[in-house]
Amino acid sequence: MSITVTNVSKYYGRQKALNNVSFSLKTGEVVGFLGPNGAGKSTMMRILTGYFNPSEGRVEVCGIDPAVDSITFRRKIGYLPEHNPLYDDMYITEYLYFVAGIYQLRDVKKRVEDIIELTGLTPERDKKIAFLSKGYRQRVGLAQALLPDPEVLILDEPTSGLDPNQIDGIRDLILNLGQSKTVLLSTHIMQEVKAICERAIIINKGNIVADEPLSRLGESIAHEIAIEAEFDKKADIEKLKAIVGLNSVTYTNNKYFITASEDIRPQIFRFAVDNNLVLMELQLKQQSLESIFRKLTS
Ligand SMILES: Nc1ncnc2c1ncn2[C@@H]1O[C@H](COP(=O)(O)OP(=O)(O)OP(=O)(O)O)[C@@H](O)[C@H]1O
Repeated sequence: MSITVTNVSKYYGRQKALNNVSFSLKTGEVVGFLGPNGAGKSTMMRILTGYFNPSEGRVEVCGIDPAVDSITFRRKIGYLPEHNPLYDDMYITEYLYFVAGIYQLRDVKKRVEDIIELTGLTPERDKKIAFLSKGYRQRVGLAQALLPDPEVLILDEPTSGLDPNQIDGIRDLILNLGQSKTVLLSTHIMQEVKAICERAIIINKGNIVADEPLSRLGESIAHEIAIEAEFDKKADIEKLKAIVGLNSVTYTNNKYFITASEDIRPQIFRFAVDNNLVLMELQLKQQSLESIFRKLTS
């Protein structure tokens, strides 16, 4: 496992920001960490980067406990914090050399050049950080996170406040990085999760409320299956309603929108045959990530 979080709780004074949180990420996974404002995402990420200690429980990154070997632990992790603090008065290369010095990297010149190219900073490389667009500032933040070649990347809202073109650029970069690194990424943007992640962990008020591959997310909360059917001509809706397991059916624009307690597509197929109807379309409808998120966190 690249990341293991076991029964972590975190208190700020009397406020409990995380409540007995457990999850793990396998090597190479790209996982979205979702939750409404104040849910505890940044707190969890700060614990995972060694910035905070948990009040209870423990974390490990690549098998290393920060309480035992904090330096090795930190070398395993690249962290892009939510507000991406940078030194505005430094030039990009100057800043990256500075960060490389902190990590005591060898062959610094080559490493900095490689990272500038990897993060797409080449066109702006000679500028002062203060004069960069937000998109390029995020690239500098990613570059500093990547310098020590960490195994795990923790990215806190990496595309927040960017314009659509810059968002695409940063997403492409993360997709590319996800091929060789384990990535935990927090975001409020559902599109982003769909575009980048294989799995989503949803947190609400300090509690994990879902942790599933995107393809299965929502199964645990969906007590109904939605099916869309279209026949070549109008069907007898009362006969359709008689199918065992069917809960409701509405008819709009020549299509039947059906909810059922189980997958009744075979019965609908049989219904079409028995009633001399040609089935033009029959498909399971997935709940949108947005509606799952709302149901779990409202
Ligand atoms: N240093 C702190 N001291 C006191 N309370 C804090 C501190 N940091 C966070 N909190 C509180 O802990 C709770 C969780 O905050 P956190 O920043 O982890 O949530 P979040 O999910 O990252 O929110 P957002 O999406 O708005 O960034 C909030 O109620 C917040 O006010």
